[in-house]
Amino acid sequence: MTEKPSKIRTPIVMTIAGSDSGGGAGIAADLKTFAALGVHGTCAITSVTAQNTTGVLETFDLAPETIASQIEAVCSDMEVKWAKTGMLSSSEIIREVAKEVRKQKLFLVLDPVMAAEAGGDLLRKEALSVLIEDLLPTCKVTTPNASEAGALAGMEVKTPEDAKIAARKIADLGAEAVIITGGHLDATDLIYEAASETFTLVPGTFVKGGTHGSGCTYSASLTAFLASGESLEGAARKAKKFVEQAILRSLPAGKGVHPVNQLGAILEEKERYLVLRELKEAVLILESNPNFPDLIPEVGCNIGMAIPEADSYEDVAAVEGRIVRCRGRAVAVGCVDFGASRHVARIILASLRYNSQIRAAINIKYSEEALEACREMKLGISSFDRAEEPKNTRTMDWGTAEAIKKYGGVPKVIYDKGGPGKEPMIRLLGTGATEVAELAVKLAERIRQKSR
Ligand SMILES: Cc1ncc(COP(=O)(O)OP(=O)(O)O)c(N)n1
Ligand SMILES: Cc1nc(C(=O)O)sc1CCOP(=O)(O)O
Repeated sequence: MTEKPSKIRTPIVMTIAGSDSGGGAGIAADLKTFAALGVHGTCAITSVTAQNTTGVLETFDLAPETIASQIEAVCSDMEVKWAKTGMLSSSEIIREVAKEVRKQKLFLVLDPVMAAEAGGDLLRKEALSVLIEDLLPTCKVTTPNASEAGALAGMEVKTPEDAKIAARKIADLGAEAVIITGGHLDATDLIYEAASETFTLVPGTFVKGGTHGSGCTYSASLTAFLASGESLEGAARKAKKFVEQAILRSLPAGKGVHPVNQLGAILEEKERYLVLRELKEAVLILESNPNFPDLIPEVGCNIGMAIPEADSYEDVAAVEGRIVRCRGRAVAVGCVDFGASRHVARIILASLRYNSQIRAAINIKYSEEALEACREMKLGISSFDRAEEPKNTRTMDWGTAEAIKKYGGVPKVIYDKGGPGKEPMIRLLGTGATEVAELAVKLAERIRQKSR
């Protein structure tokens, strides 16, 4: 029997919060966030809400002892350091949770949930003072939005200046740090750290999309990043980006405020990682081939690959400084990175408009022999003529589209015979960077063989 390899310890975190039957906020949002960010999530349910995207219909609180029992069951078995709270609807629940936080010595992120965005109170009016007196002093950081900050600080928070005053007041009530999230102000989050009396701004952008569960997702992701060893500022920056992505990819579920999409938020990062990994492999294929240097044009060669649904240079990775010929070898001048190409990136972006599967391209030196080899290999070929290019267009956008239209689809090969001051060029297109690199290498070998 083979032994399971020992793994680096995955942080174990806990959410002490209510459930949302619509799956958008509360425990559901927290556990999805933990899973997306690679920490192990545990939970203690405080209340069950009958809720959907249009609001909270009913709430059923669990007995404080039942909540304590869940926390104790987890903490007696697993090493939980960081926890977060969400919906704690009554004074009794808050007191019990505060007792457990102290007993289990939890590092607490306190999300002072007061109401659902779509409608429905989640904190009884009389419980606010208990939250402030009993729980706030136990927390490492609290994450109110502007209106929650106003309620905690006993003032209106309408401007960034108000937010600064409120943050100090909340810290004076016992929180070690306060992050006032800016979703309701100017998209900038404000961090106040009591020990150093410092303010830090975390700018963001308003993104369009459903926001149901965004507050829970922010505090849960902050907890996950802190548990993974990030500093408060680092965790706050990452949590903000994560929530922006989750809103951007929110799901069209329900008739009200659509829920954020935590798994969608990490999808793009994963795609970017996969693209860089494949591109590095492709560059190695090119650099290690003895025949490929023959195909490097005067201007150098670049190979690019895009993430799915790419729509800008920043979505296409390529080689910084291109691949050049040096002492008879192909050498990548720099590393692979997003935004490193203009020409090859434009070829890919133009092709993507016609076929979303074609995400990679490479430019190689034009020669009659190379074109002949493409024909022999039965590759689909098309071309454009720079002399026909209309004014005020970009050659790569126009030329690629022109060749695709002429061919009736995206061909494997697009060439042009150059123009004044413009080197003729062949481009190979394909689904991935290794595919086009292997094709380039095969062509180079074939041309070399024929010239012998
Ligand atoms: C059970 C439960 N807990 C918390 C909330 C509030 O969630 P939040 O992330 O602030 O999102 P909105 O509800 O404001 O969209 C909730 N609704 N239900
Ligand atoms: C200069 C040039 N022209 C090309 C063409 O296909 O016409 S490819 C190329 C070199 C690659 O450029 P980049 O690093 O911007 O992708």
